[in-house]
Amino acid sequence: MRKKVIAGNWKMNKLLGEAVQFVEDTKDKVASKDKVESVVCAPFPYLPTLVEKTKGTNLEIAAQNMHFEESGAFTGEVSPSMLADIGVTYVVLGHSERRELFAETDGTVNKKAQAAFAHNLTPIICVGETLDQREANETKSVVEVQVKAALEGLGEEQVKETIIAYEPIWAIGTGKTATSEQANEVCTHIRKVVADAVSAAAADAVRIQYGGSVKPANVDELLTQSDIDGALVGGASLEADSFLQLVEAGTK
Ligand SMILES: O=C(CO)COP(=O)(O)O
Repeated sequence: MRKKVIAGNWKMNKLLGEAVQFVEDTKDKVASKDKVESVVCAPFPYLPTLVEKTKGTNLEIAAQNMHFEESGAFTGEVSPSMLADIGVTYVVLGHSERRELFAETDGTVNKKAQAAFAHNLTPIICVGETLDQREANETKSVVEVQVKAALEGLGEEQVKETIIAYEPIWAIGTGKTATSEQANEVCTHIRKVVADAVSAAAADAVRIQYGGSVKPANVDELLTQSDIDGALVGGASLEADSFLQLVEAGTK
């Protein structure tokens, strides 16, 4: 059975004191790593402090983005080696907000995925369709293109370690969750895409999260679906209690 991954994506929220308070309130309460992976995706300035505070605990700290280059004239960017150097273990790549607002493309997501593995960072690669694309019945073809492009050139073992987050854009921050059947249907399709593009073994191992208005009230139903292996959660991950409930759901 695939171990569930519950990741809270704080996006551009919290000040340092609030971020520290959150990890103090959760780090000793999240279930053990052999039951569920618990991840907090925090803004860059807080990463060193949060990594330090969570050392030896079951709470992992992720970045929300990175550049694919090692170093150089890229003002304002953060490199994979910088993240690895301070002890970050996961990185979110290709979130729809980065694709929409910051010109992230399938090509840059792929370069970043390769760079993540070169630095032992586990990528959480986001894919998902817009409302227009869903209404035009293009959901499966859109995510198929995104998934294939993101994984291109990765080895089978790397794909097995990858986390894919299916986040329908129309369900992000809107309170509109995809029904668990709708979410699972796309996650099943993603697994088939991985099987065809890489191997059956890779498809069996890759973890696929759902994201988009996940909260304690709907997480159980989503996580019982056959192809949903976790959740990438925005709003409902900002409060410690709510995050802990989501993590708990991941242990079942
Ligand atoms: O974008 C998301 C997580 O990356 C989802 O955000 P919400 O849970 O706030 O809808």
